[in-house]
Amino acid sequence: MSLHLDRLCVRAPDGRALFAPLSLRLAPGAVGCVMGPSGVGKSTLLNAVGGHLPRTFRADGRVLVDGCDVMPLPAERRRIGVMFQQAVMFPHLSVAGNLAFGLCPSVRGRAARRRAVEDALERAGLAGFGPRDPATLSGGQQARVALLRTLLARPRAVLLDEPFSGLDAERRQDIRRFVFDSIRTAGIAALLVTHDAEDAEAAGGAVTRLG
Ligand SMILES: Nc1ncnc2c1ncn2[C@@H]1O[C@H](COP(=O)(O)OP(=O)(O)OP(=O)(O)O)[C@@H](O)[C@H]1O
Repeated sequence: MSLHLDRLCVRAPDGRALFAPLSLRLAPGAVGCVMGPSGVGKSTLLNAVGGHLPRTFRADGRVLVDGCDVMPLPAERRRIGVMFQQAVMFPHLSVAGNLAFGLCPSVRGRAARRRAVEDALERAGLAGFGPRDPATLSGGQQARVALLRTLLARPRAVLLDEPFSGLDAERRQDIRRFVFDSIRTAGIAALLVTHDAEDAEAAGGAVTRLG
């Protein structure tokens, strides 16, 4: 599925535009990057795409997913997944429970849902991790689980808000490859906010600079 931002612009509560109207096109499986100094509006841009802007902000322009403008839709109907720097997981659920929570409702039946979760863990090199408490996972393992949970919801596009910044250099490279390969395989477009030039190079898509 493609992602197309058409003259997207966000206004802060005081009415000032955070950045000039922004247009970009991402093909299915492509990862585009957004870079720029702190406070310029990178996370706010992702929030505008996902439909998570604070109510005091205003977004203008269009966000087209596979040619369909999702701007009039609330976040829950846009079906755009998000992965943040901090892998947020429910502490009262196992790793498998966390993944099952995000699983698309169209996967029906207990056995099918269990299989979908187990297959995803295996693809991520985490076979057998299902019963574990999420707090016992390393940062890299948590990042993998966070991406799996995002993808199991079968999103139509993915927003990545500095998802690699908490990882050390070696792990960062592995996780980055896993994330980008998974997105390519899923055939969805992704928008990555990063401060890291190596992330941008590895993403391989167009780089948009704000500010
Ligand atoms: N809820 C809010 N209410 C008012 N202003 C906000 C709110 N959230 C963010 N801002 C302001 O909007 C601007 C853009 O913030 P944003 O977090 O998008 O920047 P950023 O480029 O992602 O920064 P960083 O790289 O530091 O994460 C900043 O000036 C920030 O202070």
